[in-house]
Amino acid sequence: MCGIAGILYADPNGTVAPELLDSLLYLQHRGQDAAGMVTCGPRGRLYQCKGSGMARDVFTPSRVSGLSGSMGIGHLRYPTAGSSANSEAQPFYVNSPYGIVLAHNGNLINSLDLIRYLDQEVHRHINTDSDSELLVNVLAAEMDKYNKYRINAEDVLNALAGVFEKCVGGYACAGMIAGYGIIGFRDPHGVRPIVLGERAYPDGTKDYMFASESVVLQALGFTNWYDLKPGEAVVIPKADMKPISRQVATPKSYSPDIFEYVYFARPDSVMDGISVYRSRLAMGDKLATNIVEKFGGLENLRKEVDVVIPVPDTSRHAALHLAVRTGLNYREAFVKNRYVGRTFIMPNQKERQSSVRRKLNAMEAEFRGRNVLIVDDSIVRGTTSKEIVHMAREAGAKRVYFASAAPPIRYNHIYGIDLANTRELVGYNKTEEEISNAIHADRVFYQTLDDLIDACLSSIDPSSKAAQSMIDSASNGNNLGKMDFEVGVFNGNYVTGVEQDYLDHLEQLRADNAAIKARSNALIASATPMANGHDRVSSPSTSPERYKRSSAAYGDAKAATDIGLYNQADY
Ligand SMILES: O=P(O)(O)OC[C@H]1O[C@H](OP(=O)(O)OP(=O)(O)O)[C@H](O)[C@@H]1O
Ligand SMILES: NC(=O)CC[C@H](N)C(=O)O
Ligand SMILES: [Mg+2]
Repeated sequence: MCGIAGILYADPNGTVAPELLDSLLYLQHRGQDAAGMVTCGPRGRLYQCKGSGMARDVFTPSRVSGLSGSMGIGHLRYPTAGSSANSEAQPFYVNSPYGIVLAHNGNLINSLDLIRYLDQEVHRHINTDSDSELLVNVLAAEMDKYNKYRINAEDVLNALAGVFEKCVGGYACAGMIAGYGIIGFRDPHGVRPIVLGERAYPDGTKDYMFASESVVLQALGFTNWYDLKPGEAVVIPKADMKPISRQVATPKSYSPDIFEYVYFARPDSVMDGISVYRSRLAMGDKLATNIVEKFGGLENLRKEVDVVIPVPDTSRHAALHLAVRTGLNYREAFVKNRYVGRTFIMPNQKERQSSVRRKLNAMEAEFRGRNVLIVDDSIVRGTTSKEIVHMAREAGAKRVYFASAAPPIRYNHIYGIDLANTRELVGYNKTEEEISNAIHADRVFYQTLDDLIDACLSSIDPSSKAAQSMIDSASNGNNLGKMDFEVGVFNGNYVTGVEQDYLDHLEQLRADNAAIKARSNALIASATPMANGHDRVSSPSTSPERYKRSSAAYGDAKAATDIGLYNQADY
């Protein structure tokens, strides 16, 4: 999962970088591995800063002050197809034709074909394993076809139609063409999210912004925002500031990724007309009904369970509603260290495991002698749940039940939420009882897929633009008339279908990356000096991971700033 943003100011003398940074801070939960921004200044000159780490580490004030220009795009990365190497931090830039920059959230599942096409047919050099580099090169190759000195909106939209024909998978992108303007587009199934909003001034001029989540637009004062439809592309030239929207591909379905509602998105975002917060409350409701049934009625449940405890952060809303519905006590008995990020999207297992303990601490008084029902939004590898169950028992819990607001995850995620290799999933090939044994719980309870879908559907705001366009589309009989959701992680049925070749390729890439990572960690550990009077592990400034991250962020970001070209066009 990644976060993307793109801003174009009405004022050509404005400086977009500080607000772009703000937008990335609002989206930080979508990717912690790398962050990047590219802005475009006078004469179409591009300025770039990107590197490994969180936005606040990569974008120091002095680096941001070097990013000139009134338009720009930004990205937060959580790697999927490639590795977490600095070279794969986004946005990606290609100088020919025109100077194109792209920030991509999602994953292309026909990357093997694209690599072949780019190499053999259009002779473009690909320098990383990132599918996003493929995407920007396909776009460049499509634009090249017009062989024009200067491009216009029509050409860009036609080129995007070509991209949609060639690229298969989930993608939501914000892009920029040097000196020309910004673009946004969304895959034909609408798997990945992207919204566009405007900010009007009294003189009638407007700023425009694309972002992964509505919370960014709302927080930064943009209004009239709407979710791009599946297959839609929007081009906003800076010369006339008039967005041109087109359905560049026939929508194939309306299938937002349901995992956005379960875990990824911020609760205060509204995606495709669905309030993420409301959907999580509804998940708690449905889960409550399901658990009451499994205990043979409310009375039995209340006799058997003393307290409902959420696993902070994401599950809190679902857990709270589950408690409200069942009348059970609700206790925030795990306290979260606010300085530790999301553990699931950390790049390696060792880091994830130690982070759970660092992040959550159990308050003994709330566990001792009690039967507890711990609620999480999802169980993926089982890293969190296993650790949490241990912690609950160490704190004196009698029985530990574990409930998940999502159904068992048994399949790969192939559209940009790199859950894990299938075999690493704790639910892979296991019954619920076996999963319960694997995480050492007394029993696990899972949401059903139908209930999860209902929870999301029942949270659609009928007055939202997404709901309105569904109503209009239903009467036209096209594919946007109803929402389906992408639910492949739960049942193995992916909206685009997927070739086994690609799944094998994905598993191989992950294995290679794990091996590279292990080797580089070993090298870094052996090269890290001991700090005076401090143990290496406990001293933050010399811990191997810290050393690697900070040096990588510094080196990459510093070297990369300012990729401008003097001969670039300014339209
Ligand atoms: O089974 P696992 O592989 O451990 O993954 C599942 C856990 O990971 C996520 O938490 P995370 O700490 O990433 O983020 P949060 O603070 O938003 O809950 C999710 O909310 C679950 O708690
Ligand atoms: N999580 C994402 O959306 C990642 C985007 C892209 N596939 C990458 O690996 O960089
Ligand atoms: Mg969690």
